[in-house]
Order: sequence, then C-alpha cells, then structure tokens
Amino acid sequence: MKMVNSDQIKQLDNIAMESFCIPGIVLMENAGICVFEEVLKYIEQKENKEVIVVCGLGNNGGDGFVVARHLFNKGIPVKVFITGNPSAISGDAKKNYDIIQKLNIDIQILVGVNNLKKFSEVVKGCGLIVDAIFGTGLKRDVDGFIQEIISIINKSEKGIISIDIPSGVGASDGKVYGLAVKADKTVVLALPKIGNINYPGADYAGELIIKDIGIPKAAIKNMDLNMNLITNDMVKGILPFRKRDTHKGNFGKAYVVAGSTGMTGAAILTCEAALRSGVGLLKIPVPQSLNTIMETRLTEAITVPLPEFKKGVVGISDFEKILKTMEESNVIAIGPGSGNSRELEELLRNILEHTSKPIVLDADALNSLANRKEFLKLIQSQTVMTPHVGEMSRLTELDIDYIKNNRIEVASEFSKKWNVVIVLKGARTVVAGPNGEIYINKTGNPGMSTPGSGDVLTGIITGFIAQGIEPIKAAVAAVYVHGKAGDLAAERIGEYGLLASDIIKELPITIKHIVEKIKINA
Ligand SMILES: NC(=O)C1=CN([C@@H]2O[C@H](COP(=O)(O)OP(=O)(O)OC[C@H]3O[C@@H](n4cnc5c(N)ncnc54)[C@H](OP(=O)(O)O)[C@@H]3O)[C@@H](O)[C@H]2O)[C@@H](O)CC1
Ligand SMILES: Nc1ncnc2c1ncn2[C@@H]1O[C@H](COP(=O)(O)OP(=O)(O)O)[C@@H](O)[C@H]1O
Ligand SMILES: [K+]
Repeated sequence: MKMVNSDQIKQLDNIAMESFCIPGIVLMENAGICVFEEVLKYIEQKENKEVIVVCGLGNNGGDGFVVARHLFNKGIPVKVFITGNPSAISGDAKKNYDIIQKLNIDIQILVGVNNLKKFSEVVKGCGLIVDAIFGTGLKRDVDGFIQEIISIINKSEKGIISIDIPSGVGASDGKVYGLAVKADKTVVLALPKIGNINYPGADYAGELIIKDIGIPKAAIKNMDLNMNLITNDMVKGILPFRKRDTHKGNFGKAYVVAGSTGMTGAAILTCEAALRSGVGLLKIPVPQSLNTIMETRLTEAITVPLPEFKKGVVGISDFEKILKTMEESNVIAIGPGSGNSRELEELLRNILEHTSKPIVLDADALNSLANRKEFLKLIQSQTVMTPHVGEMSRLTELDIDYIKNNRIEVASEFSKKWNVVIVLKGARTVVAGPNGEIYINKTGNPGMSTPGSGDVLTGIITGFIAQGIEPIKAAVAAVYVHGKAGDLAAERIGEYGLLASDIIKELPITIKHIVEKIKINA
C-alpha cells in the first residue's frame, strides 16, 4: 500500500479534483461519512451516545462538520466546538460549516479561558470526542491555547476518534508538534501518512482504520509514489509458489559465514531462520574447534570445517575454501557473531571483490565496513545491509539521534549512494532501495528487542534470496514475516521472556498464514 507525506496527499487531492473532476466537497463528504460510520460503531455499544466534534479552521475541521451533520440527521446528540474564529473558515469547510449552522446544530466557539472551562464541563458529560482540529495541514508547533484544548481532550478518559491523524502529529514525519491528541482510533483518509506509521506519532493513533474516500486508483498511479507500507498481500505476492512436483534443488543454496568462539549462537539462529524460511540447502563454514557445536545444533545444515589459522574465527586465511563453496551458492550471508577482527575485514574485502552473488551483510560485517569504509565501493548492487541505528551511525558517522529522527531519509540516501538495499532495523524498520523506493514495516513488537533477533532476520532474508526472490523484495518480505512471527510469539508467551529462538519457532506458521491469507490475531 502506498504511503504519503503532507505535500503528496495535497497533490493527490488536486489530481482527483482537477484531472478526474471530483469536486473537493465530494471527497470531504466521503471522508466525513467514513468517520461517521466509525463513530456509529463506537457509540452503538455505549450507553452515553453524546458526541463532541472538535473542529479546527481547515479541511480537517470541514470533515468534522460533515460528521456532525450525519450524527445530527440520525438523531444522535452532537455538539460542535470550533478552535478559533469561524470567519477564517473557507472553501469546502465553509460550505459544510454553513450547512450545520442552518441545521441549528449546537456550535460553540472556543476562545478565552472561560470558554475552556465550559468546554471542560461539556467534555465530562459526553460519550465520545471526535478530533478534527488538525490533519495534514499542521505546520508548526501547536499554540498554547489549542494545547490546552488537546490537554482537556486527553485527560477526559472518553473515547477519542481522530480524523486522518491525531491533531498535533506531523503527517510527514510522525513528530509531535508541542502536544498531540491521544486517540483510541484514527480514521485515515485515502492513504496512510508517514505520521500514522512512524514513531512517536504512531503511538498517538490507536487503532488505524484506513478508508477509501473515492480518490481514483489511476490518480494514485499517476503520482508515482515511492513510499510503501508493507502489507500481507504485498508479501504474499513476493513469496514463491511451491509447485507440487519439485525437489530441494529448486529452493536455493545459501552460505552463511557466521559465528566465532563465544558467538556460535548467532550463527545457529541465522541458519535455523534460513532453514525455517524454506531454503533448499544451507552450508556454514566453521572453525574446526566449533564444528561439533554446530553439527550438534544444526541438524539440517551442512558444516564446512576449516583449519584454524586464528582460533575460533573465520578469516582471510580461509578464503580459498570459502570461495569454492560460495561459487556453488545463490546467496551469502556474512557477519552474525563473526567477531571483530582484521581477518574478517580482509575476508570481507576478498568476498566483495570476487563475487557478484547476492550478499547479506549484518553485524560484524557491518562493523568491518565501518572500520574500513574504503570497502564500501566494492559493494555490488545485489547486496542487502541490515544495520540497526547504532551500526548505521558507525557506517555514516551520523549522530544516533539524527538517524532516529530521520530514519527514512538516512536509509534512502545511503542506499542510493552505495547502490545497496538498506534494512534500517528497529520499531518501523525501513527498507530502502537504490532507485529511491521505500518500504516501511508495521509488524513487530518490543519483545523483539532481544539478543539474536537481528540474526534471525538475516537468516530469513538469506533464505528468501536463496529461493530466487530479488534482494529488495526478499528484504521487504523478510522484515514483515520476522515481525509477524515476533507478534505471534508475543501473543503466545508475552513480550518479556520472548527469545530470538521463539521467533524462529513461529516462522513456519507465520509464512503459512501469509500465503493462505489467514488472519493472525497479533
Ligand atoms: N480535498 C481535500 O483537500 C481533502 C482534505 N481532507 C481533509 O483535509 C485535511 C487537510 O486539510 P488542510 O490542508 O486544510 O489542513 P488542516 O489539517 O485542516 O489544518 C490547516 C488549518 O490549521 C491551521 N494550523 C496549522 N498549524 C497550526 C498550528 N500549529 N496552530 C494553529 N493553527 C494551525 C492552519 O492555519 P494557517 O497555518 O493557515 O494559519 C489552517 O487553518 C486532511 O487531513 C483531511 O482531514 C478530506 O476532507 C478529503 C478531501
Ligand atoms: N520495538 C520493536 N518493534 C518492532 N521490531 C523490533 C522492536 N525492537 C526490535 N525489533 C526488531 O528486532 C530486531 C533486532 O535486531 P538487532 O538490533 O540486530 O538485534 P541483535 O543484534 O541482538 O540480533 C530487528 O529486526 C528489529 O527491527
Ligand atoms: K485530526
């Protein structure tokens, strides 16, 4: 599903109006009806059916007037509060304001302290508040007076439904501009905005309900939007169909260069995840002294024991042997638990120089690149890098806070600069491709902030690429599957004791559900 920022949704509205002759007031009517339907659903189950609609002076407020009209027509008690002087209301919003005035709907203008006291009293008596103060047109920090209104709404302990985006959250970045409404539900109009998905704004949205308001699909196509929200359907479309008449040779060969003394677990998690993602054959080079551990734990993988030039690590001295196996593989993963060493850096350089096979670079491979930035120019286009924010900071030398606040931009710029697929991990993982394409993942939960969780992701990406999926699509499918498996694990056992191996356990059923399109309650 496409995602938009504030300018893009404005442009899209204009295309719908100008190129497809859909009047703006029709879109506003559709938007208002979508919200009205959600309001009805909410109050149906409640005893107190009085609704307060708090409207700003722009089109978000206009949507609010439409909601109020439909509630009034249905005989539901409704009061409208306007957050400023209505003389500033214009265009379609003004037309809808005029209608509710003619209908004699109870409208009150919020200016001055006394009014706020009265507002506070009315709020106490209502059953539900509709937040139509600001939508995608929020431009600056919310001023003090409106912050007070938002504060009364947030403290009310009433149901809150926001129109399009909780007022106070920036549609283009998800930042909170001073103070924002904390909604139970947000009815998102047409397409999700970045601010509906990115944190911290996403925390204010409650349940997201995305509604079609009649913007033609052709208008969306015309826009050539580069930002996408990863959905079940998207991932189902990426995962390969498994023919009945087949054999393991059709599901690819993966080669995982991972693990060292003290960190065999990382290698095991990566390999198990790749196997549980459907790879046909998996080989792992291991220092001789670690071979027994790997063989004992990885029943289905093939280990390739290597002479130990440096005890317990795989390094440059093993390159010739590694190269031979690499040539037989469809994809190589490097880094989980490999340890930081000069040997690994040199091995990485040689691997990058000698293969055009897809490569997944994680953990210590990323640290090696951060130490030896001159190797970045050796990276070929089939490469996926999976940094978390700390690794991204080491790679780019950008401040961690800057990266956190600009996740999409940082991932995209790095991807374009080095012609590589970037998976910038964390809550709302960003996958960025060199052509400017961006995918944002909504699955996953804080229980996944646990050791080895990233190694599992590397295994899934590797397993998918081995099965013939193009690297960027493999990354997109993998982050979704990884998060969904984590959500399923959290549903079963909770977030606190969730381990990376629990994510792996849920991989087969998660993939089954995605492919068969069964709703997972997580
Ligand atoms: N055809 C369409 O376009 C459709 C649009 N739709 C709806 O329109 C919404 C977008 O509407 P929008 O562009 O009018 O902006 P909106 O969010 O109402 O806010 C603008 C107002 O807020 C004010 N303001 C801004 N920041 C402020 C601050 N910090 N503190 C105080 N004031 C501030 C700003 O004042 P100004 O900055 O101009 O002085 C202006 O008055 C969108 O989210 C969706 O709900 C749907 O109906 C479908 C059809
Ligand atoms: N709060 C969260 N919401 C969603 N996903 C999360 C959350 N916390 C962590 N994750 C996911 O878990 C993984 C953690 O990876 P990483 O930081 O590399 O851990 P490790 O190095 O221990 O393997 C990433 O894929 C990340 O996106
Ligand atoms: K709103």
